Amino acid sequence: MSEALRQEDLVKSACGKRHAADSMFLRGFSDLVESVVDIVNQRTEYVESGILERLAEPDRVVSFRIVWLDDAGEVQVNRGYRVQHSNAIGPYKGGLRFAPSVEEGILRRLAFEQTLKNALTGLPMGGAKGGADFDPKDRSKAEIMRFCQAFITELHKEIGPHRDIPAGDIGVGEREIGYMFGQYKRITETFSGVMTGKGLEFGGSCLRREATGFGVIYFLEAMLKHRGEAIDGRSAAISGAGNVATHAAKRFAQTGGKVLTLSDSRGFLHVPEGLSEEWIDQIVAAHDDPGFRLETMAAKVGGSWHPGDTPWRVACDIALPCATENEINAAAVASLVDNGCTIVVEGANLPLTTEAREAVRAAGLLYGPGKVANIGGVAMSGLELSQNAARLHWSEEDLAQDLRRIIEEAHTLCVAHGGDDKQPDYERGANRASFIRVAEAMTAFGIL
Ligand SMILES: NC(=O)C1=CN([C@@H]2O[C@H](COP(=O)(O)OP(=O)(O)OC[C@H]3O[C@@H](n4cnc5c(N)ncnc54)[C@H](OP(=O)(O)O)[C@@H]3O)[C@@H](O)[C@H]2O)C=CC1
Ligand SMILES: O=C(O)CCC(=O)C(=O)O
Repeated sequence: MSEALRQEDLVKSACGKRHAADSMFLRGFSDLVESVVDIVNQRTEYVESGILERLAEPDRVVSFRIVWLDDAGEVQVNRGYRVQHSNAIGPYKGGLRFAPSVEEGILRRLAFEQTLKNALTGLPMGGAKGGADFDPKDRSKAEIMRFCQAFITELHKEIGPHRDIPAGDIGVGEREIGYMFGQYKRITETFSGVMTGKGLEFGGSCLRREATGFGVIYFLEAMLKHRGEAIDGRSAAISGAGNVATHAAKRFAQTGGKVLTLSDSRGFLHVPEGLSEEWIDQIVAAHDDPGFRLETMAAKVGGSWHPGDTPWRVACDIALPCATENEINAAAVASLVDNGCTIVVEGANLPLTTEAREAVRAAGLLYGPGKVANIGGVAMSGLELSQNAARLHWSEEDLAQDLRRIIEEAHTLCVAHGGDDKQPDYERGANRASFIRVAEAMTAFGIL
């Protein structure tokens, strides 16, 4: 190649006009290109075979209507989606989200991120994401079951154990996966590993429930160990009170850390003395109860409730955003820094706004991006698939070791690609390592 291509040229030629209005996707794609521009310039095959152009466009976007009856017998209509981004290194894999905010744009971005994330697990999984604009909050169990069945009646045509394997995400846990798996089984008359996050009685894996949150803390531990440090005695502000947040909190407490906060969409719980593991277990157990409110825990755990507020003004050593995207803005980063926070590790997908990420970098914080820090969930999903394919059930001890190994290997990869000093650029490292893996596979297939 005579002249080096610049980041802007690469983004423009890959995305053209197609994504001009899709700022969320463009941002993620530009970040990837920024990290890999020199690699692309060195590997003419990547340019010749249009790797970036192909990665800028998901393989398939399926959108469908979901019709179901609520408890009053009224017809309800929702929209469902599945974005299958890439199956270059394995069948499409990624969660399903049920939340009113679900629309195609966010799922396109998350599916793209999932392709990169899954490549870092070292397991053969491509990337996808899906869901529906259904709000499970304040819905009865029977309504949730009917919605899940109607959703899978539409989606079953697009998924399969060698094709696309969904799992949970916001608003979708073990109970919803159970309803959807049951309906898939009924329609297709097959019993297969078509979904992960299943109950233990029908092919689920030990530790899938815990894996994302535990994995976040394993990754944090690897980052600290790389600097000769450890969690012991440090404090964390954690957002969310769902699957990822509560299991991150549990593992952080088990490792000798002090969990100062949890939160939900109504406010945050502050416990200056630290939440004990026992209380965290009670929150885990209560989370799926209809009508559970984190607020009700405040008096019991000796903490205070802060309605309409987020945890980022609490003095802490470490911030672990584990709720949802864009939950930390630049002002929140400033407040964290002012209050002594030096580390941010993402349990949620994309919890920092672009400005917040810039502020984190400018302040020199140690930063673990979700695309590698939260791989634990999908990694355990990959191990669930292996167990289903082999018709085996592995022990919790073996799986815990596998999870730890996968995360430590991903950490090592990010360090190798992100600058091997005490504070590697984990985002750059993650982007480069996953891009090479996916691009090599795509190149091997020829132009398709
Ligand atoms: N589950 C998994 O295995 C994985 C999940 N992730 C990511 O982790 C994050 C959390 O997922 P998960 O724990 O599974 O989801 P859950 O549905 O179990 O929990 C989500 C939590 O976040 C809170 N929340 C949601 N939206 C908001 C908001 N706008 N403001 C404040 N709080 C909010 C919810 O509060 P409320 O109940 O009040 O809405 C709830 O406490 C997501 O970004 C997800 O994509 C990443 C990797 C794997
Ligand atoms: O377990 C999975 O397949 C997907 C988990 C997920 O949605 C994620 O990693 O964001």
